[in-house]
Amino acid sequence: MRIAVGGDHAGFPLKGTVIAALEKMGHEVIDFGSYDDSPVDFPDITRTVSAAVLSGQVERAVMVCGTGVGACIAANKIPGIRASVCHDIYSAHQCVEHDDVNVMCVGAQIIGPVLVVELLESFLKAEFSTEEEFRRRVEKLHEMERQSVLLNQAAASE
Ligand SMILES: O=C(CO)[C@H](O)[C@H](O)[C@H](O)COP(=O)(O)O
Repeated sequence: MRIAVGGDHAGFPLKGTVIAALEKMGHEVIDFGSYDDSPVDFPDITRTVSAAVLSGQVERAVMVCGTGVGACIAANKIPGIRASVCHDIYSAHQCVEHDDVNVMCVGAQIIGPVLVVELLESFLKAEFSTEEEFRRRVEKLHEMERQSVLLNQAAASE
């Protein structure tokens, strides 16, 4: 699978582990930075990584910030992105199986290099369920995004 990886300065210490693990698993990685621990704003990297998912350049993405929370909030602002902080194995696969998550966010200040590898394996082996109930719920998420765009357009034209 082709995977985008990104992170801010707080995520930088763990990002190398993430990339090495993904490559060892046989995935193709595109590293969107940041490339050192100089301060950088997580929304900026998240926007770039999310664009790679939406364009089809990659199939999924992994964001690493301090807690995973900021990157997750930023990613979920972007229509078409379904992001989740995953610091446990069950969530890492269930979020794909039930919710079709395409961006997993982790916190370098919360988890270490052993757990993150297991989370990556779990996230990337998982597939979105074909069961109707899960497809229906995710379709409702798409509908919420469409309504949000329409509401914004209506507000802008007032
Ligand atoms: O975890 C984060 C956001 O949820 C960020 O990666 C930062 O760690 C956090 O915002 C703290 O910022 P700082 O510049 O490292 O103090």
